[in-house]
This record gives sequence, C-alpha cells and structure tokens, in this order.
Amino acid sequence: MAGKVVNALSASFSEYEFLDDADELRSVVATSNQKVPWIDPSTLKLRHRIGRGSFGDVWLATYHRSTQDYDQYFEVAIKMLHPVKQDDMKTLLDKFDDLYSKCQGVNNICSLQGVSIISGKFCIIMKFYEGSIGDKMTRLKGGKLPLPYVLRYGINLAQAVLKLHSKGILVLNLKPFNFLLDETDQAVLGDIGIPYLLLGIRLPSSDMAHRLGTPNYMAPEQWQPEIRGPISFETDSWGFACSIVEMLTGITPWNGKSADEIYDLVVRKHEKPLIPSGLPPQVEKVLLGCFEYDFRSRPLMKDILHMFSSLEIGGEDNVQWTGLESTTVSGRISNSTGYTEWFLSKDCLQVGDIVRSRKTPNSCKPENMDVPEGAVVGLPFTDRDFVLVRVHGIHDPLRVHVSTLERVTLGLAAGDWVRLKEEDKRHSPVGILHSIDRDGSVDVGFIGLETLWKGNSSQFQMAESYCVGQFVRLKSNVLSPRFDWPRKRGGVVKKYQHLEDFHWAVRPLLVALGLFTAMKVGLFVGKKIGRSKGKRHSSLIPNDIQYMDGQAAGNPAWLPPTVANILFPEGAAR
Ligand SMILES: Nc1ncnc2c1ncn2[C@@H]1O[C@H](COP(=O)(O)OP(=O)(O)OP(=O)(O)O)[C@@H](O)[C@H]1O
Repeated sequence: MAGKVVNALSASFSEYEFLDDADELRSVVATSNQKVPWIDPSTLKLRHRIGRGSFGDVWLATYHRSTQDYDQYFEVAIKMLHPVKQDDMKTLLDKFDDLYSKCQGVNNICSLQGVSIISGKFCIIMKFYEGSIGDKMTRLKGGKLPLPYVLRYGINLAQAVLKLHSKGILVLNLKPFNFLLDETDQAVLGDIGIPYLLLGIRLPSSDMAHRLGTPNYMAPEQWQPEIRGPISFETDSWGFACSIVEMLTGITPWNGKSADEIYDLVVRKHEKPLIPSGLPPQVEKVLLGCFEYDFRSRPLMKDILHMFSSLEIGGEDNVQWTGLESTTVSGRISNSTGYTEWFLSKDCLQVGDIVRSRKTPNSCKPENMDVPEGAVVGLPFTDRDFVLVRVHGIHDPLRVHVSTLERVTLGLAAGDWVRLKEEDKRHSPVGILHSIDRDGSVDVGFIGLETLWKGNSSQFQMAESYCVGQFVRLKSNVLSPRFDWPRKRGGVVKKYQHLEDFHWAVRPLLVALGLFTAMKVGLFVGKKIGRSKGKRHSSLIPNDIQYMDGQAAGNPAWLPPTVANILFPEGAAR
C-alpha cells in the first residue's frame, strides 16, 4: 500500500517518506465511526506547497475522484498537520470529526472536503481558494485596505466566528493570511480552530506560543493559558482586532519582533497593538475594547459584528472616515465603576433577579453596600441604565444604576471564589466564577485548566476570596506548590518582579506561591531541616493560606529578607 501511494505522487515530493504504519493509522480512522469523509491518500496528488505555518504545511493538490462513468479531478488545499503521537491520532480524529459536524451549515468558513493521512500526518482536505486577504494586501499600495472593504470583510468573518462560538469552538488564529477570499470576494475563515483542535494533543514542539496561535495576534491569556488563562471567546476578539488593525494600516502588530519580545510586551508590560487615529469613533471604541488585558472587559464577537454592521448599513460610501492619520490612539474605556461597558453588557438584569452592590474590580468587599441584597422589581422603559430594586426594610423600591449592581443566583455572583465539592487533581479546587446562568449552570476559571470549566452551581461551595496586596501566610502543612512557576519562554520568570503580570484569577495565588517559595528557602533550607524523602502530598490552594492580622501584616519580621524587600521596598514606611 505504501509503495502504491509513493508512485502516485510526484517525485518532487521526495521529502515525504511514507511510513509503513500508514495502514495501521488508516485502520484507526476506519474504527473511529466518524462523520467526516475519509479520503484515500492514493487519490491525492500533492503539487506544491503553498505555505508553512506553525501547525503544519498547506499544499495545493489534485484530488482524483473516479466513478463508474467518469473521472473527476479537483484542485484542493491540504493542511498537513505536524505529526502527533500515534496514541493521540484517534483523539485528534474524534475532535476533528466533532469540529467537522459543528461546521456544517456555517457560512463564510472554508469548505471542508474530508481527512486523510499522508506520511503519517493528519491531513485536512479543503476547497482551494485563489488567495487570502493577506495576499490581496501585499498587492496593494501601502499594503492596506480601504475602510469599506475592512468593514465588509470584517462582517463576513465576525459572522463566521460568532457562529463557531455559538457551537463552542474558539478559532485562536485569526489573521489576514487565514482569511481566504472566494469567487464573489467574500471573506472566508481559513483556519477553523486548528489550535483549539490541538489543545491537549502532544506535539513535537512543546512551545505553547506556537501551539496556541501566531504570536503577533495572541491575547495575553493565550500564552500559557493553564496559568494565565483561561482562554475564552473574548480571546478571539483580541486576534480579530489585531487583524482589523493590520488590514487598515498594512502593518502586522508587533512587526519585526520575536515571539519572546512580543510576550514581553503583551504579557508582562500590558502593551497593546497601536490603533490608528482618524477612525470612526465606534470602530476605535470597539478596537480599544478588544485590547483590554482582562478578557472579561473585552467585547464579544456579537458586539463587534453589531458595530461593524451598524456602520455598513448606510452603504460603503456613507462611512464617515477622514482617513488614517499618523498618530495612534491608546487608552482604556471604562466608566466610574472601573468596569468597561463590554464587561457590564454581558449580563442584563431581569425582573425577579436578586442583586447586590457590585464590588470595585480587584477588591474583596463592596465599598458601598447601598444594596446588600434586593430583588429587581422594575425596568423603566424610559431609562435603560436604571432598575427598580426592592430592598428589605425600605418601603419604596430604589432606583439604582445597573452598573453598580451584580446579579446573585443561588447565592453566587460572577467574580466569586468557589471551591469544588469533589476535587479534581488536574486543576486547583478553588476557582473564580466567570458566569452563572439563572438555571445554575456555571463557567469557572481554574488554575491548571486552559479553558473555562463548565458545570453546575450545586458542585460548588463558596470559598474565601483573596485580593492583590493582601497579606497572607501559608499553612504549616504546605510543603511544595502544586503548580509550577509560570515560565518565561526560555527560563523561569523572576518571581516577585512579575507578580503583577499574571491574570486576575491567579495573581493572589501567585503572591502566595512567592511567599511560600521564599519561606522554603529562608526557613526550611536555612535551618537544614531534614525531611523524609517519602511521597509528599501537598498543594498550594487558598485554604492553605492564612490571612495575617493587621499587626502581623504591618510587621515583616516573619518574612525572609527577599520577600520583605519586595513587600516593603526601600524607602517605604515600615
Ligand atoms: N483552503 C485554502 N486555499 C488556498 N490557500 C490556502 C488555503 N488554506 C490556507 N491557505 C494559504 O496557505 C498559506 C499557509 O497557510 P497556513 O495556515 O499553513 O500558514 P499560516 O497561516 O502562515 O500559519 P498557521 O499554521 O499559523 O495558520 C496561507 O497563505 C494561506 O492563505
């Protein structure tokens, strides 16, 4: 069989060595009960390689389909993924099969023909498109597209991404070279979530940056998402905005920078790609929102689509736009509550909801308790920013601004710290509630998981919450951290210096990790306490941490010098 395939291929592809185990792999496919069509590799003739990406190569090929009456030849594009371990092949097939099923009927995504295995590599057979938006841009003067085109293509793509999101698929690799153009000049999503497909599959390169996207377009949480994440739908908002900026300016975000440099800028220094000035205010606003560091503060794809569509309604020529100016804009859009409008718009209150005053970001306790708990009893038609809340002990309902309230369902509100009743060793038992539906279904971010955990509120109990800047001490039974120190690409990060770089969900835990490590060095090693080398069961989770009372917190004597220096830098009052 292997020999036959080799003969069917052009000699110019000598770099392809056909493995003896191809039949074995094919039998894996045959037993996987898949819906995606299996394409016999002997019917595919590779012609030339179109490109080499992080996840594999794309080839132009001819697909020969033979019926009783006639032979048909089609041009196809083949995405040949990097090799995966054979035990992972079935998982990959199953995941792709699921992806394939979910993509059926979705417009503006690349048409999938089937799968095959060539040279032991998993191949996705797709319709061949003449070019991409990236190709088109390289042919244009200045490499940029006029705004009306960007809006039109943006709408095509946002519709496709939104549909994939509605089926639970993240794309994670939005960029102009992955936006293909069809015969009618409609933009088509070329990469329908390959990085997402490969999540959890062992690849030859463990470089996360290359596994989960293309560095220039990657959101902060996309780098090491099990620590900095989780990744979520809003992760695609960042990549989408990067692509829009590139289409408008002709310049790739972080152009000329290495992956390490981009990591440093985006993750550590919280820098954002530059947005050109002179854009319609709505475009500028949505782009600024997409570059919020905390993904919860970004717009969702439906918000982006809504804005793009509202601009297009009057016709492409009606778009008011002065053209790009050389200056760039930067900044953050948030209101007096400290939350962005996108954050607040993710949950709309309804009559009957139980609400309480919203905490300010990163604080443990609400600063005002105007509404310790109340029920929404009215939504005034005249002013959608306000609701009427009935609070126990107050006769008339209060008229309260919605941005100052959060919904409490079954005792839980988004942002609460929760603890799983049944522990799962793969991730921290304590997590942060991302959202809770009125029926009790929840999304929770855990350290150790790359994506949001989905379940039911009945699986949780409330956990004590921690805040940045709070003084904590580890419980005496903690011997080593459960989760590794986040690693800078190529080396371990300088722990204390970078504490603030981490995601909202992990910062407090990392503070504790830092203290713990320093204590281990300062106390355990210093005192040379010999410990049993037997198996140690330990973890570093919030109930291993004790709050310091005011007195202890003000006195750093309990801390080893390194930690004390960080918490009480030179010149700071002690
Ligand atoms: N179905 C297709 N038809 C025509 N060209 C395609 C098709 N799919 C991808 N391409 C083109 O193939 C080239 C390589 O794509 P590929 O996706 O492998 O590389 P990449 O975009 O650089 O990296 P990545 O693996 O990160 O997506 C791109 O220029 C892309 O536009």
